[in-house]
Amino acid sequence: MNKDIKAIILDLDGVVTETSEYHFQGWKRLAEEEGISFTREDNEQLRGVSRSKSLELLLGDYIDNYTKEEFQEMMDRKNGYYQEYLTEMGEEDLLPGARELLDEIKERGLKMAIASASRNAKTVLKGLDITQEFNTISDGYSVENAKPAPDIFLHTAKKLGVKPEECVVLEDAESGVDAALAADMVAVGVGPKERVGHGDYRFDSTADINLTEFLDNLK
Ligand SMILES: O=P(O)(O)OC[C@H]1O[C@@H](O)[C@H](O)[C@@H](O)[C@@H]1O
Ligand SMILES: [Mg+2]
Repeated sequence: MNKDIKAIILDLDGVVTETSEYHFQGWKRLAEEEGISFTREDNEQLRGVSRSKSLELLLGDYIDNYTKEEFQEMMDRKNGYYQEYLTEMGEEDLLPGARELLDEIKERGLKMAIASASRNAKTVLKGLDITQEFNTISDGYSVENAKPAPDIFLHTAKKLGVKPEECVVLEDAESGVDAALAADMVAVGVGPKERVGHGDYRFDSTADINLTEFLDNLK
C-alpha cells in the first residue's frame, strides 16, 4: 500500500479514554428503573453506537411500550447519569499509551482530529485536558448519519483539508471500522479480532500502537 498519510483521525471512547464503564453504569441504572435486564455483555454491543440506537438495542421488543416522548426522556435520564460520572474525569482517565500516541502524531507533523459519536465528546476532552491537541473535533452533533455511515469521517477530513485516502482512522468499535472503510480511509482497529478484525490493520490496544513502524510499513 503506497500511501501518503497526512492526518490521523481518532475515535475518542475506547481509543483515547475508556468511558464504556460509565456508559454501562448509566444504561444499567436506567434499565433497572424500567425493569429491563441489561448485562455487561449487552453493553458491548453499544460500543460506538449512537445514544438513540443504544436505547433501541437496550429496549429490544419493549420499545413498543413507550411513546416518542418517553423514549426521549429515557435518553435524557441516562445522559444525566452519564454526565454525573463525567464530572469525576481527569487526565488519569487517558488510556495507557494515549498520551504517547498524541505526542508521536504531533512529532511526525501529521494533522490530528477526533471523530466521536458522542454528544459529550467536548466535555470528555475537557475533562482529560487535551482539547487543545486537536486540529478539529467532530462529535455526535456534527453529522446526521452516525457510524457505520462514513459521514463523520468524511466531514472531519474536509475540515482538515485532506483527502479521505490521506487519513488513518483509529477505532475500537465494529461500527467505527465499518465507517472508516466506507470512507475509503485506512481503517485501524483497536481491540480484539472478533470486534475489529475486519479493518485494514489491528492492534490489541492503544498501548500496542507503534505509529512510526505502522506508518513506515504503509509506504
Ligand atoms: O450518549 P453520548 O455521549 O452522545 O454517546 C454516544 C455514543 O458515543 C460513543 O463514543 C460510545 O462508544 C457509545 O457507547 C455511546 O453511546
Ligand atoms: Mg469508540
